Amino acid sequence: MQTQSTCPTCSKGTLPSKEGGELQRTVVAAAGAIALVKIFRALSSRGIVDQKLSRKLVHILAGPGFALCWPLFSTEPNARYFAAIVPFLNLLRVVALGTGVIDDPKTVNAMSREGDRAELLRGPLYYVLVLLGATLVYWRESPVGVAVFSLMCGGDGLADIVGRRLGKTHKLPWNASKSWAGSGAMFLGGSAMAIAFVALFCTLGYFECDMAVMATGIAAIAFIATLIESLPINQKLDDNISVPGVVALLGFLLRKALIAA
Ligand SMILES: Nc1ccn([C@@H]2O[C@H](COP(=O)(O)OP(=O)(O)OP(=O)(O)O)[C@@H](O)[C@H]2O)c(=O)n1
Ligand SMILES: C/C(=C\CO)CCC[C@H](C)CCC[C@H](C)CCCC(C)C
Repeated sequence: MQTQSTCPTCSKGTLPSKEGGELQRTVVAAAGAIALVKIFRALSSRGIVDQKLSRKLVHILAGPGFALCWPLFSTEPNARYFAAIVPFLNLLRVVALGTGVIDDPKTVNAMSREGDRAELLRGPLYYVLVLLGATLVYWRESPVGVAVFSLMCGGDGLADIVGRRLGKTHKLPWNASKSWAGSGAMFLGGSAMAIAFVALFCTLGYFECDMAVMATGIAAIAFIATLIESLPINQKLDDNISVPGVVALLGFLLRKALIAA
């Protein structure tokens, strides 16, 4: 897996940069974030979507939705910083909502298990910090960043939705609160999202990819991340920290082993 940019074609797949164009992309992505949360605020407040499901759907969709905006930004070296404004603004929003500076119970409900605003200062806060870090550290230059948000969003998010519905019987021997179904969904969902984004970014020329090598590396990382997520530790260490953290560590340790042949 080509984990560092020798990216001669990073110019492919991005809109030509023009004066002020970068900030316009930031506004588009920020507007998307506002729209996503507003949609689930409306659905959960009307009882159309269960609150726990609403939270998880926002969790699953926000990260990949943001990453799909990355090709909008130019090849300018500072493009990632304009993109990073979006998770940073959402960091401020989450803190304002979680501390009560902004009093908006319906939005809190859309992003929390039980409607407790203090909850936003844990999972959601860590979530936007991970997206901020992935944008600044990895950007479009390393598939490790793709794996980081994919396992957090597509993996951990799906584990909850599938596990709550299909994991009522066959629980994990080492963690009775989690199930084979949930962990299987985490592995498959996280791997699929990561491989899809890596294939997209390869097509756009961000990575030089041997997809067989890339897919093998992603599957190995997803398997270990799934094991970590299955451990009974999320009362002490939030999954939004442990999953992205182990993926980033594995991506760093495996960077040489996974460089495409
Ligand atoms: N590998 C997994 C993960 C989750 N679940 C199901 O999903 C529920 C919520 O999972 P958990 O990760 O504990 O969710 P939260 O901590 O609420 O969510 P988050 O990770 O966003 O903090 C669990 O009780 C379980 O029913 C599962 O069956 N198997
Ligand atoms: C409830 C959540 C996590 C708990 O595990 C997710 C919180 C989501 C954030 C509040 C909103 C994040 C928005 C993204 C940074 C940008 C999304 C833009 C895109 C166009 C949808």
